[in-house]
Amino acid sequence: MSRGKLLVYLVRRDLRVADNPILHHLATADHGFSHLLPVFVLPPHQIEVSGFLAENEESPYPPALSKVGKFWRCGPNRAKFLAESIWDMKKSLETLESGLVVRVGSFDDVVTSIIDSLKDSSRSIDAVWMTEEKSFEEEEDQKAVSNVCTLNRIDFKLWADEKYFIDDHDTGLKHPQDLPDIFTTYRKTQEPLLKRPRPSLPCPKATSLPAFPPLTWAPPQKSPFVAPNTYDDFEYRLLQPVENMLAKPPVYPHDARSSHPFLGGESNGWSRLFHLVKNGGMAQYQDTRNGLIGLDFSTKLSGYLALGCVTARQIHAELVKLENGLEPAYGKSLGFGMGENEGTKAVRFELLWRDYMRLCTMKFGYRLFRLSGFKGEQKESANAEGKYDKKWKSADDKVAAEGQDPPPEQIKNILDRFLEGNTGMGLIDASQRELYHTGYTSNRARQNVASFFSKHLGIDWRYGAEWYEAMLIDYDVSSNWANWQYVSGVGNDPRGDARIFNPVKQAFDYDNNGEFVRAWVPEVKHLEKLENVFQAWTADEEDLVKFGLTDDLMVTDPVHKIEFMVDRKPRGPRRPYRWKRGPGRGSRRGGSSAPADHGDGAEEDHSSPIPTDGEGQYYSNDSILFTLTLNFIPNLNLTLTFTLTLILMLSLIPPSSSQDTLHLRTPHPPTLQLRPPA
Ligand SMILES: Cc1cc2nc3c(=O)[nH]c(=O)nc-3n(C[C@H](O)[C@H](O)[C@H](O)COP(=O)(O)OP(=O)(O)OC[C@H]3O[C@@H](n4cnc5c(N)ncnc54)[C@H](O)[C@@H]3O)c2cc1C
Repeated sequence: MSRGKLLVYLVRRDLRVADNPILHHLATADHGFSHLLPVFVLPPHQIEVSGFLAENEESPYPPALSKVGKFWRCGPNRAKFLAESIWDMKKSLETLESGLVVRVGSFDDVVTSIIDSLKDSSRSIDAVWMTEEKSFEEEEDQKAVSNVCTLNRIDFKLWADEKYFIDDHDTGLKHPQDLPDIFTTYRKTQEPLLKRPRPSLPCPKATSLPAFPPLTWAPPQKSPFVAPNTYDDFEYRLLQPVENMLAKPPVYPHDARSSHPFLGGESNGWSRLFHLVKNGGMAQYQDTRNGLIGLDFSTKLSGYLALGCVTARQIHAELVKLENGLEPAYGKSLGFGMGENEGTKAVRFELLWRDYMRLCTMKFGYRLFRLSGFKGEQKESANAEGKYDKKWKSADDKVAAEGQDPPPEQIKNILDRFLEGNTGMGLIDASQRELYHTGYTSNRARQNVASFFSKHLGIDWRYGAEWYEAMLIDYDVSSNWANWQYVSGVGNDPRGDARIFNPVKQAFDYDNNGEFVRAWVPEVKHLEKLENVFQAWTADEEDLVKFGLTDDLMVTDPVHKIEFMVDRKPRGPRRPYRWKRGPGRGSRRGGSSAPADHGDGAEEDHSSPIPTDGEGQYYSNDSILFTLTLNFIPNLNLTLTFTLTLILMLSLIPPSSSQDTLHLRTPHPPTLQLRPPA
């Protein structure tokens, strides 16, 4: 083989061939490389790699456990989605007559081993390229590769990350520090969003990439690890060490259905995107986005975005094709040729939230992971905590404050029950079990879980963020940690500690027939009253006996109780609970046309999280009964009760906004054979 020029492309969260700046450049520009070796590195600090050890070997790397909770950092759901995405890119590259190898080890170890393996045959690497990622660990990885390259006199190039909706070079921010601390302020500087994204790049044509090195060049996997040969082997080795995330995992309820049954990879990401545009999911998004159950209430594109299987600007480009009537395949779709609509606008708004979280990471660096969050003062060292007066409870007696109440061992018990989805708070438990089994839970549920954990339980929010890192298919360092900070009151929510979600009220609002909680917490399935489904301890003795719940921990020892009156006389003199119906953002039956501040649909909840008294209320599928109770002659203890019954027929509600209707219409996404734009 003649001495060609070899480029090693370290593929990171860029698991796609279309709109890939590196591949596009290699396919179209005069670069001088004769050979291209794409390598996906499984970094042992983020992904547990002991499954790849040869027999009787020991790993040179510590286990990939999280810092605070000691959870596996990449749990089985994401590991699987990742494996599928890697394999999908491998197949796409093979179609382009290239390929992809997977190697286990730290980035610098992998590059060193490739250099060493080539030395013997007087070949060498001429350049190493990778896409820049601006988060703390990823920057460390970049530095490590850069150092190895400098030592070996190899060109090293970091490519700009182009996975933003609005490219970070186009935002007008001169410096990351100029990013406003309030999202709305930033959003206003970027509107109208429709015009801002850059065009996406086409997929390279077959044979346009530099040749894949012949097998004889392929650098072997460095011992003590072995490289996977087949997909099944790969998936098995990746998942096997992390299969047991919990000592007492929740049982899978046999009739619960995943809201995220989608496989990873660029081609599946595109199937999903085409489906959403074709079937009206994008056009209806604003009305359905706060759903909890079903396939299409939200886009479920987050996993593909997180691994770079699909980019935000590609999504934008498909929306433009719908809005401007440019793609005949969308000819019969809702919103075709009618310009930007409330749904497509709201999707862009969320994609800007994603950008904003990424820009926050750039601005705040390691403060993303600190207990004191963005709000805590800046310190020189990554490990030093910023001053912040909030006291968090810890399960670790080495870090818990002296005299912590409850003590660390009790917090450990509460934490376990939170992870298992056994707190007794229906909405939280359903979401946690759904997350455990499927790797996904809706944005509405995530907000409630994070708020419950950090604000009702007051436990160090990083346990929650780490658990999400482990369990979410769509884990993204910026979106996860910045959202946890936001909801926990240490991040960029201007309302901070004052915004508390009441998970019982939220369940009444968003799970208004109890379908979600009943599906994932089958123990409470047969309880009739919704308030009992949402908090089993409120059920009557008779029901508890009837449904075998008398000894259930959710009843005997719920980790937190919220006294939420339903259709009963208020108990105390506190502010009455008021049902705010109408155009508030996040209303399941409509919502305002202009999205509010937080892209998570953070409808303003009660500043008082625990309405121990107030109006009773009763909901059913097609009617809402308001009962107003007024105590206005207290000394005579005379209560005058007005009962106003308002029947809202479902026929008055647009069918498009009913999750059930949507669910019935599209039980499964069709497998479209469309490919990314060529
Ligand atoms: C505590 C907490 C943790 C979260 N962790 C993650 C995470 O690790 N990865 C992740 O992608 N999202 C995270 N989110 C944001 C949001 O919940 C998910 O993006 C969304 O639920 C994914 O489902 P979807 O693709 O159907 O979203 P859609 O509602 O269809 O939204 C479209 C896209 O917009 C982006 N988006 C929407 N909401 C947000 C948001 N609040 N912040 C940033 N981007 C957003 C996502 O890329 C999403 O795919 C988190 C939110 C909370 C409250």
